[in-house]
Amino acid sequence: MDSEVGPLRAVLLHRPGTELKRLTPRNNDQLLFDSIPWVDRAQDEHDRFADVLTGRGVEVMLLADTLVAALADERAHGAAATTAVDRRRLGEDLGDALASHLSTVDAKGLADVLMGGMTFEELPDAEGASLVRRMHHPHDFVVDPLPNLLFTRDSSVWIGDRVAIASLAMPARARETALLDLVYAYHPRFAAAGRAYGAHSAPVEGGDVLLLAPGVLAVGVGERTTPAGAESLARSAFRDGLAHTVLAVPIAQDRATMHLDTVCTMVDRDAVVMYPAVRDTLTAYTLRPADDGVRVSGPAPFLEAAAAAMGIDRLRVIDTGLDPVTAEREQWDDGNNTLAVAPGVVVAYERNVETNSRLEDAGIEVLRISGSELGTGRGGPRCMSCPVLRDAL
Ligand SMILES: NC(=O)NCCC[C@H](N)C(=O)O
Repeated sequence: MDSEVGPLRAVLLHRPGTELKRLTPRNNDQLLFDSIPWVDRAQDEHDRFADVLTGRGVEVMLLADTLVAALADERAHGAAATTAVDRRRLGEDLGDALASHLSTVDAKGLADVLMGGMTFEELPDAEGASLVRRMHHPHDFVVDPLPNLLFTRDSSVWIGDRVAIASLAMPARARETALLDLVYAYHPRFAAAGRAYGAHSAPVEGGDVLLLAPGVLAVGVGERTTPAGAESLARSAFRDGLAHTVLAVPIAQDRATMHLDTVCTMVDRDAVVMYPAVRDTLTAYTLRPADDGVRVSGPAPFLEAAAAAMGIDRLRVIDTGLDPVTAEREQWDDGNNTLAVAPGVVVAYERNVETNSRLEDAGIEVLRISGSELGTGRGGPRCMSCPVLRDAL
């Protein structure tokens, strides 16, 4: 994978399931959702999203299927059960009881628990009458649900022929990494895939990583990806020959701009859709390989640094929205968060009417999907997709 826009061939999506049914007004903030989605409708919207991709010749792989296939391997099954047991919270007795219960569950059942979580009342009665169990409310979680699995973009990212497992910053998402790790280690489809970024722990989230052009990465640094994460990813990409330039792009540490792809995504080889409020202020540090590791220059205006790194005169910019208020509304509703299926062809939420018509005025084909329920987690088509294979640009 050497770009954001090369013809998309295969993508990893997650059809939302039980984990969304766990959201309540008491836990939605902590679980990083802005309201309580209507789950059946979210599934319908997601099915249409998958249909649009399939209709364009893209192979859609669903995370639940890949996880079940990976868990068919005994080693994966054992490791998965271990990652689900939080002994710090459950204590030794209940931790042992949960581990022994999970070891008896089949691959499908284990995948359901790993993704959808498990409450105390769902843990079979025979398993542990510990103090912890007695004192917890039956609706408390023995295994936390992972509602943000929907955003497959963030948990892993392909650069060249390698996959980088992200190191997710928010506690509510940290365990997603373990599931993706198992999928890439044990699903036969990925047996030959090399790893990028390795076992680094400095936070890097896929929503912050943009493949601007072959050999050129932009990495947002803000609420999620840290400076150390960006530097570490750059070192790893240089060492593996996956990039010659990495742009580290500071973004505001706000929920509205949690990842770089909430303010800017590529829609063509030389064009981005971008939130106008950051257009003139976004900057970038340029990182290049050096004998002693990494050489840093800048900061310089992002659009100039990007064009220079990409070897083009300038990057075309299509603005979100119309006036500042519409732009702010449509940025919040993921107007910038488009998924390219080919150069100049993107999937976008239909609700961002002004941004979509601007894209079309600029010659971009827009494949509209509804996302009123999917968007309650604050993510659009790019956030909800992890491209696994694209044709080279
Ligand atoms: N790339 C993205 O911007 N992903 C959206 C992630 C939304 C999720 N609720 C989160 O807060 O992490």
